[in-house]
Amino acid sequence: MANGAVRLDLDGRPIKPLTICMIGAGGFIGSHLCEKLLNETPHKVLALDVYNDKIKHLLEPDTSEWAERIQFHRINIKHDSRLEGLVKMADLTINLAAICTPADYNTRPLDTIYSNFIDALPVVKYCSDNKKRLIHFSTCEVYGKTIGSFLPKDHPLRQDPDFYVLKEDTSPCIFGSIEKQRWSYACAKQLIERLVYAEGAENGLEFTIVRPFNWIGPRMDFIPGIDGPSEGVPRVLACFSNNLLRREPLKLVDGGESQRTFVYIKDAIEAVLLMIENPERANGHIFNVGNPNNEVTVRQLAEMMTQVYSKVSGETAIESPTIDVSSKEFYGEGYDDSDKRIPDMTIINRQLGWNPKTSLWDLLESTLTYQHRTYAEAVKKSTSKPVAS
Ligand SMILES: NC(=O)c1ccc[n+]([C@@H]2O[C@H](COP(=O)([O-])OP(=O)(O)OC[C@H]3O[C@@H](n4cnc5c(N)ncnc54)[C@H](O)[C@@H]3O)[C@@H](O)[C@H]2O)c1
Ligand SMILES: O=c1ccn([C@@H]2O[C@H](COP(=O)(O)OP(=O)(O)O[C@H]3OC[C@](O)(CO)[C@H]3O)[C@@H](O)[C@H]2O)c(=O)[nH]1
Repeated sequence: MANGAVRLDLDGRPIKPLTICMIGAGGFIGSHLCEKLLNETPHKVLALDVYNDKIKHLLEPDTSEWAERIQFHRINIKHDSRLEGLVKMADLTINLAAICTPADYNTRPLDTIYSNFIDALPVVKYCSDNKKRLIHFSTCEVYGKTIGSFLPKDHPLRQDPDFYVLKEDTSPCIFGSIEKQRWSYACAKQLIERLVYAEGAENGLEFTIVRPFNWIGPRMDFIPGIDGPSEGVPRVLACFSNNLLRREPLKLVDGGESQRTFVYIKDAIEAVLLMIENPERANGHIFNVGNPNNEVTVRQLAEMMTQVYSKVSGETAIESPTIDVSSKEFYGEGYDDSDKRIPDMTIINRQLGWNPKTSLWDLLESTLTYQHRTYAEAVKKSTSKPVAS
């Protein structure tokens, strides 16, 4: 912690130091949350994951000021008897572990369903049985498609926020047919949300459910062939970063017409910290966490990233910066998409007073600066041909 001042919650009460069992701590969100907790709070982290590359910098012995406050446990929660003991040791469990890349939902639906529902079940049960608080990470995908998407393209009601703004307590969850296996993830996440909610209602589990709306920033996913499989398909930020680093056109799936709102990871982590430190305001709630002001189509995102990457890398953009591909070609059979995702912010605003701050331009500039600094050399080396002797 930067200074020894006592931290106060939103109601002016001192916050007591917590031990947090963070499952999936080695991933994108987990790495930022660990960093925040170690830098700014006195809390201790039991960090569970199968990988730790993204939190190595927090675990090295020379960061001794933190050594006492973070402990890494290499655990696969599918089959590890140490899990319940770690949940019991902590005041709070945060479950981030999941398969959460859309390319997997239709191609590995069984792994996706097991990861997002079956593997999360014991975590909920251990928290409930041992009277421990749980913050469970769900997704904005539980909303599926908007009501407006079923109206004709030029219908005036499509402009009415009631037909597209996504509200935790009133919006329906609208998925495609079973053959559209894209929805295996959303459906598994919805069922685990219902289970957590029911444990709260019937057995008194203290829970908070988080629905992230496209959080992006440094350390998200991987660059294929550099720190991930060459044939792997990460989420859009890493796909487009990879294309820019390799000077290839950015691939627009089905014309890049889908819309997303992107929020900067550092803004979103502030919201999670408020949930951690204000249980009385966060327990029993489901929170949308996103930035409704940062809405773009995927095509616009590609154009912005191309422009920002030119600025931060000093390289001019290629002649044809984007190319259209069909979803079947890109993701395979069974892909489908959410058309539009605007989070309603009423509940998080009322309970925690949280608002996102960073514009899409600013967050892309800091993120693409990181991508260029981290990967440009490695990509160059991997693509340069050996010189014939
Ligand atoms: N990033 C976003 O914008 C976003 C959006 C919606 C939902 N979410 C949810 O937030 C959570 C974290 O997402 P992320 O973006 O950090 O993803 P991520 O893939 O970077 O992190 C997930 C971590 O969980 C770990 N994990 C998976 N299965 C495990 C297992 N069986 N045992 C132990 N560890 C396991 C992985 O190794 C990985 O480090 C997920 O539940 C995801 O569904 C994220
Ligand atoms: O090269 C590409 C990659 C993707 N697209 C399109 O971009 C849209 C967003 O894709 P992505 O970020 O991969 O994922 P989604 O937003 O669809 O889903 C995620 O949202 C939250 C989460 O739960 C976890 O992060 C996950 O399910 C989409 O329309 C792609 O088709 C592209 O055009 N080109």
